[in-house]
Amino acid sequence: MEKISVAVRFRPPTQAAAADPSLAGPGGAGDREWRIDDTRVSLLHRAAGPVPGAFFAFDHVFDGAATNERVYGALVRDLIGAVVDGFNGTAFAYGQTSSGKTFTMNGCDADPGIIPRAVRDIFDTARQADDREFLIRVSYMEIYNEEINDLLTLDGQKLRIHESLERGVYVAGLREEIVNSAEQVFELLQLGEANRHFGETNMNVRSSRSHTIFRMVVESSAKNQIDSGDAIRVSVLNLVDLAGSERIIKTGAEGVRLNEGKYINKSLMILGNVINKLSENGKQKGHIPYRDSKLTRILQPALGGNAKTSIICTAAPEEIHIEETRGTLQFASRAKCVSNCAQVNEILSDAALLKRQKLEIEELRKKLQGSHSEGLEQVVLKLRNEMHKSELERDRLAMELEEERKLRMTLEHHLTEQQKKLEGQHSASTSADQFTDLIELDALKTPDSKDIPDGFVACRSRYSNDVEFSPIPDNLDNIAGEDLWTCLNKGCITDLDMLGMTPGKKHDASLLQDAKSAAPLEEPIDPRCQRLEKDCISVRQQLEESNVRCAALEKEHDLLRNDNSSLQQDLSESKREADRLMAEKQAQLDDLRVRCVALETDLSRSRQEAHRLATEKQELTEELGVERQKMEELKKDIRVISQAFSQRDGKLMSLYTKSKAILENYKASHHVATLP
Ligand SMILES: Nc1ncnc2c1ncn2[C@@H]1O[C@H](COP(=O)(O)OP(=O)(O)OP(=O)(O)O)[C@@H](O)[C@H]1O
Repeated sequence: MEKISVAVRFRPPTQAAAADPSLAGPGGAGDREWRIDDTRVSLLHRAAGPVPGAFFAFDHVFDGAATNERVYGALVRDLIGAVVDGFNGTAFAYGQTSSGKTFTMNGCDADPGIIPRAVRDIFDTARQADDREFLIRVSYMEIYNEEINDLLTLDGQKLRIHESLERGVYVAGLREEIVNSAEQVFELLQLGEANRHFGETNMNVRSSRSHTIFRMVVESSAKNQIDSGDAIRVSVLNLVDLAGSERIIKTGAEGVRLNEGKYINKSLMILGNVINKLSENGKQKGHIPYRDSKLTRILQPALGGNAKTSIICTAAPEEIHIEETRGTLQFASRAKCVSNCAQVNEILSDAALLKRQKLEIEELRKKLQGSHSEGLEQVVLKLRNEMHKSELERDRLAMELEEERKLRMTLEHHLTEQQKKLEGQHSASTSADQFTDLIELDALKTPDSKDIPDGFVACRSRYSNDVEFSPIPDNLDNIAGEDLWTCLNKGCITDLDMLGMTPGKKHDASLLQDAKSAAPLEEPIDPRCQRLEKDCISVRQQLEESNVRCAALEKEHDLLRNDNSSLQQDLSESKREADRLMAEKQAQLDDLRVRCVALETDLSRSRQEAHRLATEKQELTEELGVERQKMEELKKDIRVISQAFSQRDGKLMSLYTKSKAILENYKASHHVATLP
C-alpha cells in the first residue's frame, strides 16, 4: 500500500490583486493571509495571529515563484519511471477556477507543464531501457456536461464507459494513436486542445469547461523473451486537468456557462465524496460512489486502486478566495490519507503462463533437491558419523576403565596380603628352620622372564611340592599368580609354562643340613622386610596412579556421554526440520503440479478452440471464395444482359424514331391530302 502524493501550489497574485492591495494575499495588505513553507500552509490573521483550525501539512507546498519544472520534479518524474516499468500512474490538478490547473498541466513555452514534460520523459526513459521493446499509444478525451468526447476526432460521437475482466474500466470507441516520438504526441495534443471546451467567465478569460484526460498507454516486452516468460507489461498514464469549482456569484455565469458550471461542480463534489470515503478508516469506508460520475469512474484505479497517484491542488492566494482555498486544502488533506496498491501490470498468453509456471516448478524442484534439504541431510549424516565415533570412543574408554578397576582391585588385594605378610615377618623369629628363606631370590628368576627389578616370581602350585622341579621353596609358594604376574609386568607375559618347567635348585639333603648348621644367616630378615615395604610403597604408588587415571577416565566418559546425548538431540531436531521442509516442499510441488495440469488442460482446450476456429475460418474462406466466384459470374451475366438490353434499347429507339418519322410523314401527307 502506498499513499497518494499530494502537493499544494499557490499561483502568483493576479494583476488586479497586485494593483489593489485590499485583494492581496501573502505580502498584501488584507486582514488575513496564507503563510506557507516547504510542506505547511496556515492562515494568519494579521492582528490576531494564527487562525484556529487552518493549519495544513502536505508532501510539498509551492508558492507563486515555483516553476513547473520544480513541481514536475517533485511529483511526477518518479511516476513516469514507474509507468515505464509497468505501473499505472495518474497525476491530476485540482482547484478552484483560475487557480492555475491548466497552467500546471500544460504550462507555457518558457516553462512547459506536466504533460509535455511527461511525454518527453516517457520516450527518453523507454529509450534507456535497452532490454525492452515499447509500443506507446495516446488518447485524449474530455468529460463535458457529463458526456465523454474524443478530442482526437471530430465526429461528435458520445463515448460510453464499459468494464471487462481483461481491460477493467475503459472508454469504448476512444481513438488511440500509436506514437513514436514526443513531437508526434505534441501534434495530437494540439489537435485535442483545439477541440477542447473553453469559455470566458468573470474569473478566467480561458476557463476550462470540461475535465480533460490525456492518456498514454505504454506497452513493453523483453527483447529476450526466454528469460521473461513472454510477459507483456501494459501500463496507463493519466494526466488530468480538471475543470475548476466555481461560485456562480463570482464567475457571473449564465446560460450555457451556468449549465456547465453546474455539471462541473457536481462532478467535483462526487470526486470529493469518493476521496472522503477512501480517506476514512478501513471498516467505515463502505460503498465508494465511483459510479456516481464519469470522472470518478474513469479515475477509479487512480483513487484507491492499482496506480501510483500524484495530486497537485492549485490555490489562489488572494484574500477574497480564502474560503475556496480552505476548501481545496481540506480536499488535499483528505486525499493525503488515501492509499493505493500499485503493482506491475503483466499480460501473459496461455503459453507464456504455462512456460512461466513450468520455470517456477523447475526452480522449486531444484531448490527441493539441492539447497536446504540437501544441506540438512549432510548435517544429519555428519552428526551420525560423529555419534558413531563417540560411541566407539565411549566403549573403548569403558573397557579401559573396567581394566583399571580390576587392576586396582588386584593391587589392593595384593597390598593387603603384602601387609599381612610384613606383619608376619616382623613377628617371625630367625630360626634355623627358615633356611629356605636364605636362598637368593635371584636364583628363582626364570630364564625367560623379563629382568625387572623387584619383579615377582611366579610358581604353580602343582610344582610347589615337587622338590625336583619347584623353583621356589615351599614357604614362598604362590607369592604371585599368573594374572598378577601379567599385570605387574605391564603385560610382559613370560613363558609361564617354561617357568613351571624350569628346574629349580636341587634341595640337597646334605646342603640342607649344612645350611641348618651354618651361622649366621646370609641375608637377615630386615632387608627382606625393607624390600617388602619398598614393594608395598611402589604398589601403593601404582594404586594411586591408577586411581587418578580411573578418575580421569570416568570424567572423560561422562563428557562423552553428555556429548553423545546432545548429538542425539541435534540429530533428532535436524531430522524433524528436514521432514518438515520436505513436507512443505512436497505440498508446494503438489500444488504447482495441480496448477500445471489445470493450465495444460486450459491450453489444450484453447488449442482445440483455436483449431476449431481456424477450421471454421477456412470453411468460411472457401465459402466466400465460392460466393465471390458466383458473384463474378452473376456480374458477367448482368453485364451480358445489360449489353443485350442496351442493344435492344438501341434497336427499339431506332425503331421508335423510324416509326415516329413514318407517322409524321404519314400525318403530313394525310394533312396535305385533306387540305382543300
Ligand atoms: N503558477 C503560475 N504562474 C504564472 N501564471 C499562472 C500560474 N498559475 C496560473 N497562472 C495564470 O493564471 C491564469 C489562470 O490559470 P489557469 O487557466 O491555469 O487556471 P485554471 O485553474 O485552469 O482555471 P479553470 O479552472 O477556470 O480552467 C492564467 O492566466 C495563467 O497563466
